[in-house]
Amino acid sequence: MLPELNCQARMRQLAPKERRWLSSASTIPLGFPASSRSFRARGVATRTGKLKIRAADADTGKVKTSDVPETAPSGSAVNQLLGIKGAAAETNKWKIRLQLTKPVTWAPLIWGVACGAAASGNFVWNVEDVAKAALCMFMSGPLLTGYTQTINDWYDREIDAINEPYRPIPSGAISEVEVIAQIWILLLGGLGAAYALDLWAGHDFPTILSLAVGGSFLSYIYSAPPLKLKQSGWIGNYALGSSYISLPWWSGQALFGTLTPDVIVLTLLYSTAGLGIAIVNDFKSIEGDRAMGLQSLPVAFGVDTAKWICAGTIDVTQLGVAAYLFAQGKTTYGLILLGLIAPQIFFQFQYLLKDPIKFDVKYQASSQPFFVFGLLCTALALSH
Ligand SMILES: C/C(=C\COP(=O)(O)OP(=O)(O)O)CCC[C@H](C)CCC[C@H](C)CCCC(C)C
Repeated sequence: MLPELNCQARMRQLAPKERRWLSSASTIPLGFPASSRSFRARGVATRTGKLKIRAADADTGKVKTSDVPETAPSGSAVNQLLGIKGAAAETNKWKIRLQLTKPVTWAPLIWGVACGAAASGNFVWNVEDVAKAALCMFMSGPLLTGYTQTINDWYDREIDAINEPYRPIPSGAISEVEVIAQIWILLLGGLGAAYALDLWAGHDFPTILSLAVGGSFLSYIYSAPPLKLKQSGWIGNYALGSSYISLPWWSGQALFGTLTPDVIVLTLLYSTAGLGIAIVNDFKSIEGDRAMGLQSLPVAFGVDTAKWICAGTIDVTQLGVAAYLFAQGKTTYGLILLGLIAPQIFFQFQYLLKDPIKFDVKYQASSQPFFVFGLLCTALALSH
């Protein structure tokens, strides 16, 4: 059923200019000669910025069942397990299930729980606290982020059949029933773990379960119609940034201490920086996003304005947090945070502001470590 996607209809929905772009995009080598296939793979990019491979017949706009490659032919086994592009062909169902959960995306959530635990000021390095933190990380990463990513792939399955036909769902490597079962198991597992954590922490009100329900709902409306928040640059990026920064932090903090209004406000503010980080991923995909009607910020404002919005949100947010720390008399932490912001600004001038399309990955790789340690620094400041 899935490969029978109506790509012609999709092509027709596009403006003539966009259709031309899709049809004239240069051929991208997939690690095997294009001539060995009955169609050519064309580069299309998505709102989240990754260049995707479009496998449609240029003349007919159709994806033929027989033409759809099942996997990226010369991919890597590590990429397969991490759930990133360039994954090797895999037939093991468990590995395919893992791929769907995109383990590479669990890290920020796991880090966020650590920040919340640190901010609570109550975490002790004993077996019980480590076990509690580990369960909270497992809930946030493999279970709920896994659910988020699987449901995202589920609702993107038609477009992925055009862009990345070798992904697990459009390639048919995993059946629809199995995917739906995975979504439910991860969701219910995540909610169950959240409730267990509430019981373990002795909460009168199930704070962590409430966060998990809220986060799961956000995940759903981010990916699923009719809201599909990911289609909007501001809302989609803020939803992504805030849920990756605030929700796990709140969970970790509620698990070991109390979630206070000032922490909520501060982390929501910090999430604005998360929005900026999410924009970085949009620069590579401007043409494709425009063609698909996705209003990413580079599409809406142009590259030059968007790159400044991106750097501005990241810097102003963190400088605001540093100012807050100074105002609270946490001078040392404020200074450390400033010390961590400085290299980020340096890398912005070095990469992001010079050429965000060319240097997006370099920028992320060089500046992100300073950003995440800034988060931890802020968390530790709040604990004292
Ligand atoms: C699915 C997400 C990003 C992928 O976006 P996109 O489809 O544009 O990119 P690809 O083309 O590469 O697929 C992330 C969405 C995040 C979501 C809004 C909310 C996440 C919620 C947390 C996982 C919930 C954690 C709760 C817990 C800590 C209590």
